[in-house]
Amino acid sequence: MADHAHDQDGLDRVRGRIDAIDQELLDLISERARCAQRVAQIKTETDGRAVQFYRPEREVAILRRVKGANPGPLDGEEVARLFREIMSACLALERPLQAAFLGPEGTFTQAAAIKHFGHSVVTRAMATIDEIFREVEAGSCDFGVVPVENSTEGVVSHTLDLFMASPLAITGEVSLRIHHHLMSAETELGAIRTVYSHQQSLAQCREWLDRYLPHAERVAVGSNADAARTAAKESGAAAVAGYQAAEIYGLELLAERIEDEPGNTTRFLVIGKQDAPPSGQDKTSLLLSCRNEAGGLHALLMPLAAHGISMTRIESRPSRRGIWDYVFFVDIMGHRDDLPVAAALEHLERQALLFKVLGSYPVAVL
Ligand SMILES: O=C(O)C(=O)C[C@]1(C(=O)O)C=C[C@@H](O)C=C1
Repeated sequence: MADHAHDQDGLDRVRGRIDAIDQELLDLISERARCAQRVAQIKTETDGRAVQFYRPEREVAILRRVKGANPGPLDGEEVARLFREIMSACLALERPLQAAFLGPEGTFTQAAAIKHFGHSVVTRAMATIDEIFREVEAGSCDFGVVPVENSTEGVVSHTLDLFMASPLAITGEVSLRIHHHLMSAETELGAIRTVYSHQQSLAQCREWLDRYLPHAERVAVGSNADAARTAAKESGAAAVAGYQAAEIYGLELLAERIEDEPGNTTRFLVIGKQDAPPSGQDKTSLLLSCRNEAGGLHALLMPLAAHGISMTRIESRPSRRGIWDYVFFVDIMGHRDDLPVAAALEHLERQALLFKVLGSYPVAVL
């Protein structure tokens, strides 16, 4: 009894300390928010109508600094996530950002948008990737988020094709760990007769489905969120989708993390009217094409090697325009304004049949 009272004393003291710290945090966060309001005022006075409230290079600088200065015990990623949300709220006070994503509500693309901009961003669901491009081009949304690699929702190649014709630039990248869950309005695995999901997600969970639901029919639909929406209305149905979809459509998680490969990641790009200023740690995406002859690609990429630029990705797409046989979607390290990159790009431009800089943007912090 005496021991218990002693513990209670200790607990009350620590909780008292936590309350005092929370008050200090609240005061500091409020002061920070007032600073953001002053920043907005200064920007409006100096830039007038061309004012850019969102500054990606500044945001990554802040996130990199707090991660570097983090004394622990919280993990660097956790600390960066907290600051991501504080900045998101501060920016919304200057002006709320609107980001178009591949809908419906609850897709991984929406989760990517929120991971990149924080929860204060206003996300707007679009039915197709084309619509995302159009909405941003028209200025109805500030940014768009589109899947590009190992996608579970969008057709990656379609995103690349749209870049060929679009004046939009890449202003950021987002990597998202993809976890698939089995969700349903049913409460028992035994009641499941149909499993809906995007075809890629079904493929990514094949071993699990073979083992635990060998007799359920698998039906491929347009997106994982569509699958969840359908499963919510149909008895005996389940969906394979992300956590957000279960929340939005009010489904029960019957099994979590059912993907065969743990560590499954999808990469998304943020598109806008202009790319980002240098942040010190950037990537640049290019569209290139060369003559379809022996050694053509080797010659095309020579300028990168010659200027010591490292390439992080190359993807080839058959050109549908008939002018080029193949186009290459290439990512390199560095910003187009960095001297060695600028020199390599000048060289590349002379060499390539098609040469388009899709944008330079900060390497993702989160
Ligand atoms: O520094 C700025 O330009 C701000 O607007 C402030 C702030 C922040 O909260 O730190 C908010 C939004 C910008 O995207 C970058 C940073």
